[in-house]
Amino acid sequence: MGKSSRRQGREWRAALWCARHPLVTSLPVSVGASAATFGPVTTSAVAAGLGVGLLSWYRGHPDSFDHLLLPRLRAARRRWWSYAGHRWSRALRDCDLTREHRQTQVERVPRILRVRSVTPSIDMVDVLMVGGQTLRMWQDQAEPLADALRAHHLVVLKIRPQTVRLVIERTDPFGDAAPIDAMPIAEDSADVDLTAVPLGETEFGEEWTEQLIGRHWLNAGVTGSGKGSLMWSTLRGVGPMIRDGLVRVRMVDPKGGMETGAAAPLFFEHSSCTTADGTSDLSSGVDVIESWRDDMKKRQKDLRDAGLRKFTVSRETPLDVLMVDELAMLSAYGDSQSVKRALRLIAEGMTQGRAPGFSFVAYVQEPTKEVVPIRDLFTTRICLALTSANHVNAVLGDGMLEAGALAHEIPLGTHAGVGFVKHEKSRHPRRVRAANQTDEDIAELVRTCSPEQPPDNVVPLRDEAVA
Ligand SMILES: Nc1ncnc2c1ncn2[C@@H]1O[C@H](COP(=O)(O)OP(=O)(O)OP(=O)(O)O)[C@@H](O)[C@H]1O
Repeated sequence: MGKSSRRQGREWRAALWCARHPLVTSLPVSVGASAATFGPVTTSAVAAGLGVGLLSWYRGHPDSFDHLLLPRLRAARRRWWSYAGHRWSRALRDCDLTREHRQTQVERVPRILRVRSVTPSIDMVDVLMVGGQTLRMWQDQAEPLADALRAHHLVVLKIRPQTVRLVIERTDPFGDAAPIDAMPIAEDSADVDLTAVPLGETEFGEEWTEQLIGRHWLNAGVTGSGKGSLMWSTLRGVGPMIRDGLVRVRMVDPKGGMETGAAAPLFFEHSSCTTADGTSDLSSGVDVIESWRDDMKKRQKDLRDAGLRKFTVSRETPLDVLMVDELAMLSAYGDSQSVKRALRLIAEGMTQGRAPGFSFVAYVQEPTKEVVPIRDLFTTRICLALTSANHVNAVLGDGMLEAGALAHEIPLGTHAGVGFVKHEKSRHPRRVRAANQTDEDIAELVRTCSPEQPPDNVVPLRDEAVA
């Protein structure tokens, strides 16, 4: 069948548009039908009741409203205000992303399939490309398109054949903001909540907290992205519990202890993975991991003997946290014997450690599959600036880049500590910034929160920790 040079009739185009947007079409139809059937007074009363109901929900239960309804309302508003009609077609035309139909000479504007807006600053707009367009064409126009849509930043990803997703960063919530100061250290252990350790702020300006008890964290970011602020914020958040022997931290620092060495008194065990003469000795770090695993095995047995399924935090049964600063050395780049041993012990601790109170927190610069073969075992994933888009999903999980986690676009320097976090059960990444930790903040932590003496029930600090 040959192609006609006539355009499809208006009524057909209108009908197709209505079929594609059933919600928008059905609203006026339902209101009209209700007014005709039940009268305008009843219809207005129902509409007013609905409005009051929504207002009560908005005011009465902000958590559920903001989580369930607000993103949908925001997406609808953006769909029909920011990405609709002439505004949309003009933006695409200015960026040379519309095409002219060869026979009819009618302009073909790529059609929006879906708009999602899970956070106020990031929208995901799925667009059906017109024939002849490629991903590259859209990617080449990303910058002018961001300007045309008055967005801060825009990234184009292909999600299906002929369909691209525009991840539109409308604003940069941390752009001009000053670094976040370290939170004050809690007065005493009763003020520490292990299910909500403060780390910084969310993009909404709210406190950003993470659960440490019963969780394993993966913290990834290139050098200079601010992983240090994440580590010290975590330790600061649980400081009083460390002092009181309710949290024990084992620190393995294969980078030679440059950063963590000064805080050695804070740790139950500390290994800089070096010998006394400064040569690298990964096996001493693996020994610390082994002692963490052994303690877990012992706690499991004690709980079993006592007929308990879960531990309760106490001086006798503290939360045992193993931190590894630069996991890559122990998971990929070290000598094969140490790597094999470390991975086996860590995997054992991670798979069995939740119930008896053993958490693993790892920091890594290059989060590839080879470097983090155990990444599926992490339940909380935090991703600061990365160099490659491919690494984003490797840290946060499949689909997170497409869901707006543009960690590879975070500028270094001005945005140190900015990143995305993803929890086990959540489908969306959240944008966050860790609190900055100065040398004085770290010194204060060590001064005020180092355990004065090891609790009687635990093995003494290793040589390195007291050296
Ligand atoms: N949350 C933050 N807010 C503001 N500035 C920060 C923050 N975190 C770190 N910085 C600054 O960024 C720089 C690099 O930080 P940091 O050393 O923590 O990076 P890193 O990711 O640990 O790097 P490496 O892997 O090389 O140790 C430091 O100068 C620090 O002062």
